[in-house]
Amino acid sequence: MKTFEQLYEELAARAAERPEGSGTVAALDKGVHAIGKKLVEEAAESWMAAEYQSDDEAAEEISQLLYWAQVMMIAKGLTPDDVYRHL
Ligand SMILES: N=c1c2ncn([C@@H]3O[C@H](COP(=O)(O)OP(=O)(O)OP(=O)(O)O)[C@@H](O)[C@H]3O)c2ncn1[C@@H]1O[C@H](COP(=O)(O)O)[C@@H](O)[C@H]1O
Repeated sequence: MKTFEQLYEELAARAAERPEGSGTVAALDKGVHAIGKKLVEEAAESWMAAEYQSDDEAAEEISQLLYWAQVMMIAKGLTPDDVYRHL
């Protein structure tokens, strides 16, 4: 289990170190357009799970949505503080 900040640190390290086999590195290499499609896909899956699946399945889809939001943040060079300023 990890927090939003811990996941962000992990993904930022992946982007910097580019380890072999990292899905995050592959996603970053595809760029903002492809990352945006995954973000929208996970948003839709979160909505569908919330309406029609279990609470645990909805939580899992939402975790994937947060992951893709963080991949987009890293692709754009945005930190959690850049986002928190708007909350
Ligand atoms: N938390 C996540 C995470 N959530 C979602 N995803 C990705 O988002 C996809 C969403 O799954 P779906 O079931 O919706 O889609 P799918 O059809 O199975 O996947 P695709 O074929 O569309 O890629 C997953 O296949 C992963 O590619 C994640 N990928 C990685 N992480 C964590 O990110 C960290 C870094 O991962 P790597 O960069 O791969 O080392 C690790 O701690 C991972 O646990």
